[in-house]
Amino acid sequence: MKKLFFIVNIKAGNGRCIKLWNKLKDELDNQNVNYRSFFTKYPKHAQEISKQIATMFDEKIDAIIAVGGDGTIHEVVNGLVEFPSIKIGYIPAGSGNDFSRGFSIPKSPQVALSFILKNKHKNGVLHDIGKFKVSGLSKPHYFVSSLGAGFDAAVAKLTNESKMKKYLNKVRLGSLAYVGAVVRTLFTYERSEITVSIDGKTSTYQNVWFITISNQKYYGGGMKIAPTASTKDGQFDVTIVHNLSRFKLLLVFGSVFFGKHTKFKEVIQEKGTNILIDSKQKMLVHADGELIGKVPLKVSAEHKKMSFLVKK
Ligand SMILES: Nc1ncnc2c1ncn2[C@@H]1O[C@H](COP(=O)(O)OP(=O)(O)OP(=O)(O)O)[C@@H](O)[C@H]1O
Repeated sequence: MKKLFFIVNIKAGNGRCIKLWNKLKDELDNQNVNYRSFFTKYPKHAQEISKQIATMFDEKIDAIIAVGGDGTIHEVVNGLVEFPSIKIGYIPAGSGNDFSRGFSIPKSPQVALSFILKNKHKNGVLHDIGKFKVSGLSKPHYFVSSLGAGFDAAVAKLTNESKMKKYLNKVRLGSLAYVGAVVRTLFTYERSEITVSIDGKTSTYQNVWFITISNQKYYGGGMKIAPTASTKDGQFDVTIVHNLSRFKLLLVFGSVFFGKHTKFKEVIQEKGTNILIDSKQKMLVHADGELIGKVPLKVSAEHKKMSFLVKK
């Protein structure tokens, strides 16, 4: 008999995930669902666990479900990339949960679980993912929602290093650490000159704040950075924000939540399958919000590579 395998990130959502899991577990037990659960013990553990499950249980797997945020689904996808026929599910229990926005997964964790239980025997839906090589990592890695270099990666680094973060998380004000990091980075960030090659066409941009390569529309916890992106078209939407004053960057940030930033002349949007990025200054890189290395960066689309337990 096939089973569902849940990988629960105990740190996701500033501790909310583990509380939520206890409720979901009651539901699974009440319904006599055949399942097993695993808790992450350290960063990147979800990647290891999912690979081990795939290797050990193979035919006995209904689906492997990531319970957590965007970092958790990122790790599970990386762990299962050699097992593309295994269906991947997701229960949103992190802070940002952009994966659920872009892949039509119910916002409510309870509803997301009901969907999984109802559809666990059905075929998964094939979606694109991104393959990338970055300075600082020897092997290729994969992203599922977005990859970015520049300002947003610098904010992620500062938030993670924030001494206040642990304390703020405890008093449920974790997002203040993020806001603090945005403000500090806004005043200190050094913009870069970058060279971007999209499917062989090379351009240089001055004073770049950040560049994002999007598989789906959302990033950064609900910002509609790539309004026309699709996870099934075999290509990415590339967004480059450059030549903006610090003040105007704030205006652009505000407009991203509504997908209106594309109206600014300083925001470039292109589509492409194979992308190379290099920069004059050091630029940090994040993949699905996880700090991963630095530019230079090589990205390619893997068309309909992985199977997800989602509506469409
Ligand atoms: N036991 C653990 N101890 C420390 N870190 C962990 C542990 N388990 C997982 N992690 C790390 O937790 C980080 C955050 O996970 P995740 O991104 O899923 O949650 P989130 O940040 O709350 O959500 P989102 O990314 O959607 O905002 C990941 O980098 C992951 O590697």
